[in-house]
Amino acid sequence: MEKPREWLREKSIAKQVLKDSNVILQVLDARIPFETRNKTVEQLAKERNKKLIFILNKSDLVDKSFLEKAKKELEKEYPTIIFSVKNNKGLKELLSLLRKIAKEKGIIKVGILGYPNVGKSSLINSLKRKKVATTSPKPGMTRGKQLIKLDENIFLIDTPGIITLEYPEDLALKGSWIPDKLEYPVDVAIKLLEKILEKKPDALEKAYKIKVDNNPVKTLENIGEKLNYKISGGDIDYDRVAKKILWDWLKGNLKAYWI
Ligand SMILES: Nc1nc2c(ncn2[C@@H]2O[C@H](COP(=O)(O)OP(=O)(O)OP(=O)(O)O)[C@@H](O)[C@H]2O)c(=O)[nH]1
Repeated sequence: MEKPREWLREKSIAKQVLKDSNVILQVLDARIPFETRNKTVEQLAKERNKKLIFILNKSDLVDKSFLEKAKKELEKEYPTIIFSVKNNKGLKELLSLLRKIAKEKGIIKVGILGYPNVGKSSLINSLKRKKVATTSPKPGMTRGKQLIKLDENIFLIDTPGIITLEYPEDLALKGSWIPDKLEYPVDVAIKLLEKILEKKPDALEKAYKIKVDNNPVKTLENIGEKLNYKISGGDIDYDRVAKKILWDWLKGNLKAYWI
């Protein structure tokens, strides 16, 4: 399968953000924190001596006990902040951590990286709303880049770095690829259902008011029946059901999560 040209562009933006920042906020989807980590980013940050912080965003979609467990695991490696742009959670904690780092490091430039749809732009916007200083950056710091001054010593790179160098099928499982653009949405939906059936089947019961079946294909059919997604002749419209499930995953309507 050929990788779209836009991926290469995104890759270069992510690289640029990585290069320009000395503090990196890696935004993770709190539902699947370990699957939305990117080891390459972490490796590069380490090699270049950059501070990395995990932002466990969309925490409103998961249980508190799960969040604590995930945070504990993640913090073995990097500082982790439980965040929700939607519920306005974590911002104060993040700003105070950034101030602490700035105290040690002097001026810091904060870059935001993460898979598509994890909430990078939303995070940038909420940081911008909190900014305590004017937008004009210090001379010599801009060089044409968009930097937002958040505090005396804290600058935010206004463009997020998007991690896309994976196949659409894998990205869709992370809620990071438009389901309508998948070649075989049914295969991907079945894979996702397999995972949810293993980890948190009641999320399917809640979202679709169905009885779950251990068999993912049967579960997909049950969802199709419930939604009445049929083709002429009365058969299940597998493609349509698969896309609906993947959209619900992407939008956070399916509240399954796992480590
Ligand atoms: N439930 C929930 N949804 C959120 C949260 N933060 C962002 N979202 C939603 O997630 C979707 C993606 O948010 P964006 O900020 O556009 O994500 P992004 O990472 O910049 O996405 P790309 O531009 O595709 O790379 C939007 O529908 C947001 O409303 C959150 O804390 N909780």
